[in-house]
Amino acid sequence: MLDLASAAVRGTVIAANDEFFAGKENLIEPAAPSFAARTFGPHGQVYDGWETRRRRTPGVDWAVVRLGVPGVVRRVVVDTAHFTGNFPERCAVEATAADGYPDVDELTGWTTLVPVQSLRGNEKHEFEVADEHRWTHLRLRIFPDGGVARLRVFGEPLPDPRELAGCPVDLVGAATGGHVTGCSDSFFAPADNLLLPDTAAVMGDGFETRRRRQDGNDWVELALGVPGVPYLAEVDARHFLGNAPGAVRLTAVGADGTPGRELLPETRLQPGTCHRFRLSAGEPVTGVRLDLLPDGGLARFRLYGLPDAAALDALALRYAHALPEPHATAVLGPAAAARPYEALPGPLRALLLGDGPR
Ligand SMILES: NC(=O)NC(NC(N)=O)C(=O)[O-]
Repeated sequence: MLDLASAAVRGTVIAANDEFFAGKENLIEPAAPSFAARTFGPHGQVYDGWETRRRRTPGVDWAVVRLGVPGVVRRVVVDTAHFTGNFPERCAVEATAADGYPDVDELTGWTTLVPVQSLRGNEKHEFEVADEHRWTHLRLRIFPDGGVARLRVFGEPLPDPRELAGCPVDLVGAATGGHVTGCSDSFFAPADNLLLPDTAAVMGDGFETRRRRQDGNDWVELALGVPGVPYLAEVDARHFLGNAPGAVRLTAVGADGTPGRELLPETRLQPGTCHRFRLSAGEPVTGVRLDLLPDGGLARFRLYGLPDAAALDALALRYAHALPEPHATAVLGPAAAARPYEALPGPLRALLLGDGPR
């Protein structure tokens, strides 16, 4: 499952009531939290996390995260790694949804995802969430104060259909719900990294297999977030100089892994280079297999194309059902009252998908 809050998918911490000892941005750092004893700055011991001062008045401390990828939250992890004499006694997690880029004081309609829970020091706390709504922001509340190393918000991306209709998009990008369904080997670095939105800073940010010592070749299978007709593949081998694949091949695959049409025949790569390949046209696809010939590593993989009209209808219906109040009424207007929808009524389709090309 994707960490919807991670800075790796462009999550941000938009506000916190206090961050005296350690900055709120650390909460969503993708790397595991670190600690070096007796490293003191002007505010005290340096911690890799978010840490508030000792509270001398009643109240609780809080931080608000804007999800990089809005979606349905399945599990929240509150990690107090390295906070021992200064972890919060308890925490709670709430969520809300809004369009655009609201300030923290414009966010309303907070709903509890994780009710108040006890915390221990230097420990990862996993909280399952049973809720089917689509959220855009989370609020971590800590009682009464203290430090939290990381907040992970694992869930399923649910893209806004208004951002996809009529636009060429990366059909396999993590933000549209693209994910890895199979992989021959990920010894050095996971294949999920291929689908992250920002460019890789170093080789370790990409995907890399071990040196292959037997016949055959390494491969990764990917499910598209939104089915569609891909027309351009970007195969980014930057940072992979002595270990780029010699060539790649791209094939459509069905949901059960059955191979479909060839999108890109075996094509030579240049080490350390970002390549863009025009693909053969045809029917919409739901998944692809990328063959690395014979092995190696890639920084990123993108598959640009137009979302399929029927898939967009299905997405818009799912999206409309998942909108929590008051966001639902803000997006859908009075039509929100007609839920549950069995199919996408005409006015809603126009609202969510517009009248433009699809
Ligand atoms: N030794 C500490 O960690 N002290 C304090 N925190 C920091 N960061 O120095 C505190 O009071 O929680």
